[in-house]
Amino acid sequence: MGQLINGQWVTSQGQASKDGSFKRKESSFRNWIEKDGPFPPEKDRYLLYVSLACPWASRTLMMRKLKDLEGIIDLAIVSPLMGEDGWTFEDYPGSTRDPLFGARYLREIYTQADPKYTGKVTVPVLFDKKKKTIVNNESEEILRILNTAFNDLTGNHLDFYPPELREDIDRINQEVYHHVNNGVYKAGFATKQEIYEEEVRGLFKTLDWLEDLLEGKDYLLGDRFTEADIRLFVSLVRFDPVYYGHFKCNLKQIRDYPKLWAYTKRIYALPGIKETVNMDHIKSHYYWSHPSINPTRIIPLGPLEDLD
Ligand SMILES: N[C@@H](CCC(=O)N[C@@H](CS)C(=O)NCC(=O)O)C(=O)O
Repeated sequence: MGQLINGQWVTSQGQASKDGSFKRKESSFRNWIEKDGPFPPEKDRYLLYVSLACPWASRTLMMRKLKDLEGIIDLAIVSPLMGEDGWTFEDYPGSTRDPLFGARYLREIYTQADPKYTGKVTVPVLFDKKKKTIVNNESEEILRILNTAFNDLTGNHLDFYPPELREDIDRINQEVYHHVNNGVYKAGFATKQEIYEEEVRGLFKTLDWLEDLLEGKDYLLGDRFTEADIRLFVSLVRFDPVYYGHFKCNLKQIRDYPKLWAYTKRIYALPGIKETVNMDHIKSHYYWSHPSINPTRIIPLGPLEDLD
């Protein structure tokens, strides 16, 4: 665990702040890809650095698939084993080397963009090969960029954040972000009993609400698959194998919720989605990379997942 301070790597222990709670930091690079802007949409110009373990990176991977961007935006995949040096490029099955600079550590991509960078070195990173800088490292925004910016190049005009549904999508995203996507981390990294309990209760209250919301619907907003589904799916698919055990979110599993479980499998079966889910990277990453909560780094065999 560590971060860059003025371009220098500094390691630290654990994830919680002094008060025992986990506080996610703001992302730093927040540019947009748009015609006539400094980062115009172009084929082979951008590269997406991801971890297949990371839910925030995985949502951008899903969007890249759904928007037919595989031939437009390259991919680099870090090793799932994140230790003292943060994310690295290693020979690990399903990972790649850094195709641009032959970097050993992801932090080199950040210092390439800003030699004096201060902050966390996170995935996903959307990188501009031409300007040799980071366009954006906030998955929420990368999702929106990929949803529209390359439409003219791909001819894919599917809109996962349609104007008429934005209000509803934003409302659901808010709940899902605070109590599910980030809620599991807040529970898992808590170092005070009462903080852990409050987060877990909030999480399961939200899962109960989502179970009800799916009554008579295929997706959160009805028949239409939207960004809200992408954002929920990445947490649901990691829930039983990781968050239930590793983050102690164990009042129930997703498979105990009939509608949420059917919904997870429905999305998993959509064309291309299965390829964005790598259970080995997911389990190895979490159980190996957080010695403050799993010091032995033993990766449990179960629970066995059958998403097909
Ligand atoms: N707000 C960021 C968060 C990304 C994030 O936290 N990624 C995690 C992996 S799941 C990471 O890279 N962590 C490295 C670290 O905290 O040092 C986003 O959504 O893009």
